[in-house]
Amino acid sequence: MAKVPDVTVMPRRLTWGKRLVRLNWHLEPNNTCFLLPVKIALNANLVLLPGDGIGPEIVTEAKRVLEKIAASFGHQFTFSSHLIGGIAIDSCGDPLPQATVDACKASDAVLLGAVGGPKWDDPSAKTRPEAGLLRIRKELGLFANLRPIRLFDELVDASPLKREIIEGTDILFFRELTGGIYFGESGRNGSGAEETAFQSMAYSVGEVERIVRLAAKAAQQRDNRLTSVDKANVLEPSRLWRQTAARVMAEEFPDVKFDVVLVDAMAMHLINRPRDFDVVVTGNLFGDILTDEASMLPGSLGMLPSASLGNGGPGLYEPIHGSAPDIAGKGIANPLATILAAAMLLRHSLSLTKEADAIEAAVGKVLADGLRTSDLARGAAAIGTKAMTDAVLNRLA
Ligand SMILES: NC(=O)C1=CN([C@@H]2O[C@H](COP(=O)(O)OP(=O)(O)OC[C@H]3O[C@@H](n4cnc5c(N)ncnc54)[C@H](O)[C@@H]3O)[C@@H](O)[C@H]2O)C=CC1
Ligand SMILES: CC(C)CC(=O)C(=O)O
Ligand SMILES: [Mg+2]
Repeated sequence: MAKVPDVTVMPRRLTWGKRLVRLNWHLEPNNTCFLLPVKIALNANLVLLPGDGIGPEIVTEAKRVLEKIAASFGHQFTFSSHLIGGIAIDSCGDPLPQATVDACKASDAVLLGAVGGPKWDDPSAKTRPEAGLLRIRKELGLFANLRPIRLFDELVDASPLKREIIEGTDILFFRELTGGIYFGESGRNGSGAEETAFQSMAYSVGEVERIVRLAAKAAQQRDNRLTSVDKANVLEPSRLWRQTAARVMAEEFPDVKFDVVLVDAMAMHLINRPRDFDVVVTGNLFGDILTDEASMLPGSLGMLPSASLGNGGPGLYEPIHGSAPDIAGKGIANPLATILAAAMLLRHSLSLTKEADAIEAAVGKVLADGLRTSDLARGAAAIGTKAMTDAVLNRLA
């Protein structure tokens, strides 16, 4: 028998799992009376990991948007902030304290700013802020990093690329996130001119299969096209990647149009013919680099959100950009990537589609009204981080 979530009846309220159902009395013409659900609300425990540089500035703004959504739609979101990255190294010598891991694991979803900065860049330091981010992805089993490259119509002219090349671009990247070279064995040997550093790249068949399956399923919901990107002409792990991807696609997704592209050529095609791609699946390193490149299609790194998902636990949501130390503390960072990441959190972790749509629509309206942070202004008048968020809040339905 299907498992039914616990249902607790309360006066005019009912909780069903994490959902809170508000009820109103309904009176029939024959005077029978019953309770009718009028609104489904949600209790969610959200962890914020502001991190370093502009991280705290943009997470503060995205939290304001989530608070407004909670108030408008009748949800209850509980927020708790935890340490990650450089600030965590300064506080306790560890870029990912155990308390942060525990809080993330107990949460419904995690919203992260960014980590890193020049203060922690010493190559001989024992640890780095970025190690904290890699570890939390691994701890939560977040093997799939979804990076949508969505072009807001209003921003087509903000891109350094020509309108006729980019108009209509809509790509969804699936970047493998817990394997590959970022997690390979590394070290140094020897000294002086003989000193050698190494970092190995490995992928297993299972790691490739699970990300390719997810990407193929996403393609079936979109334009039914999947491109796998690798460097199979040189790298052994890429040859295994290509072989596995081709087999999974032939055996399980014969209806999806599938092709493979070498990563160096893909870097060029993205700029030359971005409209030709629907869903792209690739490894950790290639996905990291190609999506920063792809951020120039919508015009700024400050516009691209991402969702990191695993097998059912809490998802982690973050902008794709880093901690932008060059603009940290100036109040000018673009908060929209993080606000759009909050929309992805609502959609993917809390199944709050209407709420996610409302945020994305409000961002579209702000851009349509000509408001731009300095990364998008291209010399025209720009507004700051807080003013941009105020504008989104004012346009939230
Ligand atoms: N997910 C994360 O936490 C990531 C962290 N990093 C770390 O961030 C630090 C800085 O790295 P960078 O190479 O400078 O990359 P970055 O992504 O922080 O910045 C690159 C350029 O884009 C601009 N930019 C980025 N986000 C912006 C925003 N929201 N609004 C306006 N402009 C924005 C920056 O000002 C800078 O000019 C490094 O320590 C790096 O390791 C880098 C990438 C991802
Ligand atoms: C560990 C991160 C700093 C790697 C990165 O640049 C990213 O995930 O976008
Ligand atoms: Mg990156």
